[in-house]
Amino acid sequence: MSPTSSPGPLTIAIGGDHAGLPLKTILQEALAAAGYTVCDFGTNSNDSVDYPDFAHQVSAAVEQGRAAFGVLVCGTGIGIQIAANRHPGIRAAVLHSATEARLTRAHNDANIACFGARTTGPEVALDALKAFLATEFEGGRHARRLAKINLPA
Ligand SMILES: O=C(CO)[C@H](O)[C@H](O)COP(=O)(O)O
Repeated sequence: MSPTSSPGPLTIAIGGDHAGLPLKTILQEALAAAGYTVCDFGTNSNDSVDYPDFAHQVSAAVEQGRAAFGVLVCGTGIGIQIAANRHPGIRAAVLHSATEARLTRAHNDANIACFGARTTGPEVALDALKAFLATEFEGGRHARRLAKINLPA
């Protein structure tokens, strides 16, 4: 996991609920150790909280360009992905493998990686996040398809 392809350290926004906290902590520490600037939106306690609150904060940071990418973690990764994808500028994907991570960057230009702390182990999640951050969007036919995703206002 390395930010070396960018001109400066990339900022990654991270957040999640109480269920996601153990995995969020692992991912956050790995990102910081790899040289990324990590902007943590919490939660950082085991008290029960609501995952949309964190999805919206991280999504806003990515949409507004305050972070290059986002990482969201809840129990399954699914609820927090659904909430993030309500933002027009967000393409959030739940990841269970490095292959999914690579393809969702290359084909979908995903800008938020979601994980389920109750469904995905730390090693798989770390591998997937590394692949996600190392892969560029391919553009071309995939850009045409992305342009058809958002419905007219
Ligand atoms: O995975 C999730 C959403 O998709 C949440 O983390 C999960 O629903 C939280 O459950 P609980 O309040 O029972 O800990």
